[in-house]
Amino acid sequence: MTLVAGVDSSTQSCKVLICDAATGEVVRSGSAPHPPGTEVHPDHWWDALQSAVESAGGLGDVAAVSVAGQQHGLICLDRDGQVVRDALLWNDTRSAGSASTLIDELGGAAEWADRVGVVPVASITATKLRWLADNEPDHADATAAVCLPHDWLTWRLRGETDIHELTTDRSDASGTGYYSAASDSYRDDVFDIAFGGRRPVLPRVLGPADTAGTMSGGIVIGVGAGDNAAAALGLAVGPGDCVVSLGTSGVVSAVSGSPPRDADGVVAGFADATGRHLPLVCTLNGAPVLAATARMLGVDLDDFGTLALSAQQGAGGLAFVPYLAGERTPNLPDATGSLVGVTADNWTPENVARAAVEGLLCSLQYCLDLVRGQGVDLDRVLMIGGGVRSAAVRDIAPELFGRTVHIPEAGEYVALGAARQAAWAATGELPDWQVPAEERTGVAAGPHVYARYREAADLVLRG
Ligand SMILES: Nc1ncnc2c1ncn2[C@@H]1O[C@H](COP(=O)(O)OP(=O)(O)O)[C@@H](O)[C@H]1O
Ligand SMILES: O=C(CO)[C@@H](O)[C@H](O)COP(=O)(O)O
Repeated sequence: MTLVAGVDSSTQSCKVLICDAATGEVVRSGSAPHPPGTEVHPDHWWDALQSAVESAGGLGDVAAVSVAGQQHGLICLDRDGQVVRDALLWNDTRSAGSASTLIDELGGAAEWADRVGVVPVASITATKLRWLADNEPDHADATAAVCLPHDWLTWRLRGETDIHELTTDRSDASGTGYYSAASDSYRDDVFDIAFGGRRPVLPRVLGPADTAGTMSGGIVIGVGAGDNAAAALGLAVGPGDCVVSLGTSGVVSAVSGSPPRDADGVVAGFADATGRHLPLVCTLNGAPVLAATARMLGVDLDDFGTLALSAQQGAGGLAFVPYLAGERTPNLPDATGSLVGVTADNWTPENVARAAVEGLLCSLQYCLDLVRGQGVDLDRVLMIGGGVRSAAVRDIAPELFGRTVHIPEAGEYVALGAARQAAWAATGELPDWQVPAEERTGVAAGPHVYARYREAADLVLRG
């Protein structure tokens, strides 16, 4: 049996799957936590990768490995390949003002959407570069190369120290804000605005089936991918499929043959990991909303799910707007959460738990509508990510979305996608791996539940 490994270096942890290259069957797995926070030294990711690999039984018997990672995180390296400062993650909102500056300087959101398919918000790498240039010019001047989490981990696995040897793939490059997935090229004009004319080394963009090199023992290293593109690869999504991921973020994405054309840039024109496009909408508030509400109610996640499911649909009239970490969709980096409609009768732990689940799912419904607005067919909605471990999410999602929801059996689909890519790099053929999914249905919630949520969200929007 030929074995391949897939890595997901995600926001909260590093996960490793060792799979049979022919079938995708998971033979061994391991994981290790990442430190909390939105600013992290990349060495922590390297250490977690080592621990996760060790807990998965090592890579000694694998033919190939690929690394997928959280998108957008800014890693700056000096000319010796040393990290200049802690990486700024996708969920760090300090650069929100820089995003507005960049939009103005290029002539508006539509101009960004046209040139790179992405309009700056605090999450995007270009915005973080601008923040660095304006706020830490010494660090900006010391930056000789800029890369992303998966690029850096791949480079380290190869044992490289030369910044000219950095590589990336189209999916992660397309999340930087200075790479166009439509033209498959870096945009120097945009990069110059973002980084004040500085021109550090950018990773070479490799093709989906390329190898990035080898590591000790001759193990082939695949090109890697952004986490959402890797999830799409792991799920083998095709036309009509839409993936809802409930990790630290909430993400709705689909694979498409052509880039989206959203002049507002809310639906980002990212690339997938096969040479196609990945129209995507992302929120800052995913599964941690459930954990925060459970903590406030003084229960663990299982009891939280039980509480939510013991309340009636509609949470007795409560509407919960889950912008606990600010928000990206809609773009409200300084927003806070909001609970609307409280009365003496509905103010129960059960209703509050249910309102948190419904609010989170309504926020994802909003994203589903945005993706559908780009002409994406939603024939099959698949849900993945840590949040789907919640029984309440699995039960309430079909009710709130008003449709059947396909829930692949519990698994790490980003890491699985990376493993599938590794098999592609090792054999030259993309293997056909089956992913069984459970179909969940439910009694559709009345339109008033979503309408009430939208009214509450509009209150936050209007300030
Ligand atoms: N049973 C559960 N109920 C609710 N949330 C859960 C449950 N199990 C895990 N989670 C949440 O899933 C999240 C981790 O999911 P994951 O997809 O691994 O995130 P990421 O990829 O962003 O690191 C955590 O916020 C955790 O609280
Ligand atoms: O910013 C985005 C996508 O644009 C996020 O999807 C990050 O890639 C982090 O994902 P998770 O850790 O929530 O999976």
